[in-house]
Amino acid sequence: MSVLYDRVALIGLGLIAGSMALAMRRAQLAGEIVGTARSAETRAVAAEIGLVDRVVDTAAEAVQGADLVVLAVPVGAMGAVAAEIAPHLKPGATVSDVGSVKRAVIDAVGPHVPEGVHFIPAHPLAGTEHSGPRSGFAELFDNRWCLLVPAEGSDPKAVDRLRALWEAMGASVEEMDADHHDLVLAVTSHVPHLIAYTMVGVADDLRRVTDSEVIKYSAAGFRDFTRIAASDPTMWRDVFLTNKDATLDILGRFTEELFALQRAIRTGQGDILFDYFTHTRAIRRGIIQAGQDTDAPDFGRAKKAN
Ligand SMILES: NC(=O)c1ccc[n+]([C@@H]2O[C@H](COP(=O)([O-])OP(=O)(O)OC[C@H]3O[C@@H](n4cnc5c(N)ncnc54)[C@H](O)[C@@H]3O)[C@@H](O)[C@H]2O)c1
Ligand SMILES: O=C(O)C(=O)C[C@]1(C(=O)O)C=C[C@@H](O)C=C1
Repeated sequence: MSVLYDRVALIGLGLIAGSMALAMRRAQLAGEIVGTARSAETRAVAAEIGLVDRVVDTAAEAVQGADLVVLAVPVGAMGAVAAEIAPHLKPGATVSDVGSVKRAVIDAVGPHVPEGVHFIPAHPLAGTEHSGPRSGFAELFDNRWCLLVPAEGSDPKAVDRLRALWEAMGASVEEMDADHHDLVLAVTSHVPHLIAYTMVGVADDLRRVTDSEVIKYSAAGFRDFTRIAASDPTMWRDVFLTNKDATLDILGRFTEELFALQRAIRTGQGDILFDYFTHTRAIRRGIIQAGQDTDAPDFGRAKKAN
């Protein structure tokens, strides 16, 4: 692979920025990677482990001369960071982000982006429950989606270059409108996280009654819930506060379905439960047969290829 950006600035040095730095290095996509983080401790760790080529103290310093600037901080912090870097951006540079919510980031960052600088929001659909400068790994984006959310009229060359970067970091790229993105992610990521947080909270309440049995005997399904519920509290607080409308919409639909199932259980209507579970099983099998679950065993894709 060849260098796509001579200098990349990463603002925030956690899971996503760290993984980007390692993935860019793997394919030699950046001439130089400069990074900064809010806390001195994070900057010290990043420097110690050599996460980026150069760690600097401020975001203003990091973006100087950068061809690509990536905001990789919690969604609620994006606007303040954009205001800080705005006067220091190089004309012709691209500013992007990796926030889990798009409309709120566009509204917070967009007004600060000077004329002559391209703003192309992005969201890699990849992550773990870990955070901080030691949590990144080069393979995080391999075979995952990255959604780009360029505004109408964005420079196609700047968009193509960012697309090439994400593809070279291992992702498949698609473009999406911001509001649609936020609704889709509310269904596939945000509300599922809220449910996991809630379920683990419920189990913890019960644990007090049953003296640790709930956690001790938890099997695979619940363990996945506890993994998800270990995700970063700041990041997820910001996701729910900034994707409020879509989250509440999907949560409303979710509780309606839940009440319907609750009623079927209370009234002993097994056929309703059976039909519902048959339908959801068909959805899962359809996903695997379409080869869209990259974590699933290979038989789905093999079958499709035959
Ligand atoms: N973790 C995931 O699964 C995941 C996946 C895709 C996108 N994202 C998005 O990527 C972004 C970064 O997430 P992450 O998982 O890398 O987080 P992280 O906690 O690992 O890293 C966040 C970084 O932002 C810095 N930071 C925190 N608050 C700040 C503030 N107020 N001002 C300036 N800097 C601040 C931290 O010091 C840290 O360097 C978030 O917007 C998140 O929504 C996360
Ligand atoms: O696998 C996980 O730990 C994740 O939660 C990753 C996940 C997701 O919900 O899929 C979380 C938030 C993102 O913005 C993108 C990806």
